[in-house]
Amino acid sequence: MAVMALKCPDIEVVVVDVSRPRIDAWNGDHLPIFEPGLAEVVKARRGKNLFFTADVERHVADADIVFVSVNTPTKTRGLGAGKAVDLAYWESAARMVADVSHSGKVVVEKSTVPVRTAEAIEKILAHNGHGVEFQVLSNPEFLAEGTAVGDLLCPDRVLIGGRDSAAGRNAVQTLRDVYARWVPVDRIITTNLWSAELSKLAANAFLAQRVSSVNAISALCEATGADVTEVARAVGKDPRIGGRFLDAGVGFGGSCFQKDTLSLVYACECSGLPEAAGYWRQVVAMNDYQKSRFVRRVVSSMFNTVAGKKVAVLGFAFKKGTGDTRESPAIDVCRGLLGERAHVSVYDPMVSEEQIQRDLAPAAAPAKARSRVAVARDAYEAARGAHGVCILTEWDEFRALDYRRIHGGMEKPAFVFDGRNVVDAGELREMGFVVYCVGKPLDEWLSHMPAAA
Ligand SMILES: NC(=O)c1ccc[n+]([C@@H]2O[C@H](COP(=O)([O-])OP(=O)(O)OC[C@H]3O[C@@H](n4cnc5c(N)ncnc54)[C@H](O)[C@@H]3O)[C@@H](O)[C@H]2O)c1
Ligand SMILES: O=c1ccn([C@@H]2O[C@H](COP(=O)(O)OP(=O)(O)O[C@H]3O[C@H](CO)[C@@H](O)[C@H](O)[C@H]3O)[C@@H](O)[C@H]2O)c(=O)[nH]1
Repeated sequence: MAVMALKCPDIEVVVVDVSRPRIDAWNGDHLPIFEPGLAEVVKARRGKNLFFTADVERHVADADIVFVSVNTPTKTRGLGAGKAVDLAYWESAARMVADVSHSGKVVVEKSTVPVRTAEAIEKILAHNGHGVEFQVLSNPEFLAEGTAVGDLLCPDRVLIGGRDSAAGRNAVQTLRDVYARWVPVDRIITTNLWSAELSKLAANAFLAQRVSSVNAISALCEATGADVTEVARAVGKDPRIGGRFLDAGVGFGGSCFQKDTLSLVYACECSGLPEAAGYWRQVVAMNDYQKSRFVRRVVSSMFNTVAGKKVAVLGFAFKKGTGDTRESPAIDVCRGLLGERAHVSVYDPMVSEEQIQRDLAPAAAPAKARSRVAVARDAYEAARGAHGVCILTEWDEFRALDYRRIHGGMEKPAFVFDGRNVVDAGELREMGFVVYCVGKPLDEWLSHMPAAA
């Protein structure tokens, strides 16, 4: 919305949220999320044509177009728990729009939703009792965190799905005209509603599948002496495959890939397509395997026990360029190590101590785990006195660390487990480290260690 305000100075954009602390932060000096370049865009338009307020109903009532971007998490209980999307926030937003509206509106699905959600939303809106006409559009968002501003300024495509009726086509045109102020029209794709909704889930499932595919190959590389970076490069040179999104690692994270792939699994199951559901389920299963395989590698390398040992964790965000830790593989890796009674010392340049402690505290015994989780101010402090270092986010600063200094302060033998392939393994081995890099030929030390089952 901030980018839209930047590109459309004649349009008034009002961001409303039921969370007052979030709105206060959007109006303050410290935005509630870290996203490169976003603060500049917000500051450029805030108070001019970009406003943030918790006065939800008033501004929804006044609007011509309402973008609904509420959270759509995976259900944790009830029917479809663990797969289906929880649409409670969406439904309550739709009911509120219906209740407060006295003028016709275009209601835009910006959240990622299951295919055919628009049909349910239309039904809720149609019963508003005020005789108001609504048009529902699907306009899924494809930005990635860490590069969001650039992705929005120059999107690969903008997708708009609407009804094939005069009013539907009119609504699509209205939204198309907004984007056409800065997006070349050949990148604005219009489809029917269900295609737009499903395309978003399919796009994320395809991307997640690429990561799981290269991670599956990484396991075979370690078993055979092949190097996953070389394999990915050779494979990606085929233009039918392409070289992007083939970085093997400790697994994908983030609030979207797992949620949206599981939502697709559930849609297949509900449509009586168990084979298609099983295919997509395996993308997530492979990701779980990659995370647990990493933990097993750490434990088996360090003489099959990390109990009482300090392990430094460099990087806690799910990718570089963000402070977001939702579904971060670092959480599962740390939990795995804590389960083996290790002491973990975490450093991430963008994640707060409070967030790390919250993510790692088991609901049952928060205080107990806390005593074995420390949060360091820098990588050197995290690694001091540690037996091993795990690199779990590809922050650039981890490429440029003084690893000789880190080695000097560690217990010996000193291990580096590079879950993002950021270090120069050869150099580190010369310094005396035992090094593991995902999908790379194994250090002699590691190849002689039986993998923990
Ligand atoms: N985060 C991303 O990079 C990204 C990218 C593409 C699509 N999406 C999709 O966008 C949606 C939102 O994702 P997010 O990461 O911003 O979630 P989020 O949880 O960070 O933000 C959702 C916000 O909606 C607010 N909210 C909930 N119910 C409300 C209501 N009835 N009225 C007003 N505000 C309400 C919450 O307070 C919260 O601030 C999801 O469907 C997600 O899949 C996210
Ligand atoms: O080659 C790769 C590429 C990514 N990842 C990991 O995959 C996860 C997701 O990365 P990315 O897709 O870059 O970030 P997101 O912000 O989750 O963006 C995805 O999810 C968004 C929310 O739906 C979509 O809008 C975006 O198009 C889609 O890329 C991260 O943990 C990455 O480390 C890899 O392990 N290897």
